[in-house]
Amino acid sequence: RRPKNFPPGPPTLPVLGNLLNLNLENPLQDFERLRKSYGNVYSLFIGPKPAVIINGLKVMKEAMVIKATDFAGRPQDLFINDITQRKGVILADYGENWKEHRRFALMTLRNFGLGKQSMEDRIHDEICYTVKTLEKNVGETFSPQVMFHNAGSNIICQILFGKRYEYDDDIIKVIVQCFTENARLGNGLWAMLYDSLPPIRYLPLPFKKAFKNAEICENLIFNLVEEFKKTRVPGEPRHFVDCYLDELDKRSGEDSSFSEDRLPLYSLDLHFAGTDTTSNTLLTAFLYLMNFPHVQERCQQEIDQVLDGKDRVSFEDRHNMPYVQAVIHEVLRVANTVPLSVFHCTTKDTELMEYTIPRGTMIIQNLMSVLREEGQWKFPHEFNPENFLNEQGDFVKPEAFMPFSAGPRMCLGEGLARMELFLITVTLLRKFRFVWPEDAGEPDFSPAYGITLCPKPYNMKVELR
Ligand code: HEM
Repeated sequence: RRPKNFPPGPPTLPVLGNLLNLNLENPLQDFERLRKSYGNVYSLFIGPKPAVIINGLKVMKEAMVIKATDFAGRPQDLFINDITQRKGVILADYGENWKEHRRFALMTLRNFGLGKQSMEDRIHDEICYTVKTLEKNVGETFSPQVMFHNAGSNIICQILFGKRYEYDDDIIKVIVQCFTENARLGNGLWAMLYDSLPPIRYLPLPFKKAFKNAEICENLIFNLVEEFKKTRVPGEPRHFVDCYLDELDKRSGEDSSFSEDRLPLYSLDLHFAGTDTTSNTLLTAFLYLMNFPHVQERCQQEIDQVLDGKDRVSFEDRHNMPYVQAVIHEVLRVANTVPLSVFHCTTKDTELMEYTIPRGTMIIQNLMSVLREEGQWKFPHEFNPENFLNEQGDFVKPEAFMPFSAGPRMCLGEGLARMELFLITVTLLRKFRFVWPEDAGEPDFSPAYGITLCPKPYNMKVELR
């Protein structure tokens, strides 16, 4: 039963709730369909658990920004909490523990160069390897599937572990493989069944693979941390892990949320958040750039003009490249890389629009409903960089652009992600032309569903410009 003054929704069945109203392989279209029937705030029962789905800019602002702290919690009883053992930052519940770990991550990102030249240098160092991969494939048709993940992973590795790894090193190869699998398993049919029907959790079903993957990654990072402990000089941190170990020294004897036991999963959390998102966004970018060749050419013209005589692009150049900026933002909009965020109502019963949301209710934030909201975009349902350009051709960012979410839980890696997307896209477009292979048939723009959305595997043909 829906509590009094709870948001409306479709009729429920015992035990299953509204599971039959959803395509558990990918419920995004159902969420959209239900929004049309029940409005921007509606409810569903995921098995026996009530959840409120929030949609559209107005509601999103009210929940995430105006009533920020009321909606900044995270449920702790989901499949993904069990996989990450409640030790990371992304899924940490609202409170001191999350605040301290978020603050620490932001500070460490800054100390290791975010917003400074050194971060650009690191990204450029990694781009050289992507360029080498592409050069080897000039004139060929090949799959870029792991290429962007390797690059994204190594960039975050430089912050976390102070170095880049060869692409066949387990820290890259095994971790990228496990992340890619867990991004699909962590949200979808098996995750939904795990969450809604607890008795099945003990059965040998496909979700067990996600636990195995997490264990493999945790062991790899655990061993790395052990190595760092042997070689570190306290007070002279080389990277994120050393910084955390210094912080532990500083807080020893205190009652603190920092603990060595958390470190491997906390690092993995940032590694995952920093790899799968940026890489899948880049995969989406090149899928569109190949299939909208006039957009690709216009970017290349602008890049050639602005970079004339310079040996490499810098992040500052974005201010002189309104069209490229518009294209990257349009990719972030249509890619909708992190489609659903899960929150729970933190401290008390709270009001949202005309409804009352009891404390502890699960809230699902549907970002696609904002990124494609009619009335907010010139072309909500098509790929069109004009969404970010005004009549004079200047870059403008509509308020409904929130692929990094909003409010206290918004992405803490946005700055890094933007820098990576810009530097990688511009460098590659300057040097290469990307062509949709003649035998590839019609492109499929509908993404594969998961914690992150990613394009279905595709091939690209690469030519030197
Ligand atoms: C295109 C790239 C990216 C996109 C679209 C993206 C999007 C998002 C979104 C929508 C959230 C909120 C999720 C939620 O509330 O459940 C989020 C959170 C987060 N992101 Fe990103 N992200 C990107 C890149 C990165 C990078 C490079 C990092 C690197 C450190 C990162 C680290 C995080 C972390 C740690 C959180 C959790 C923050 C918290 O709960 O306090 N993200 N991201």
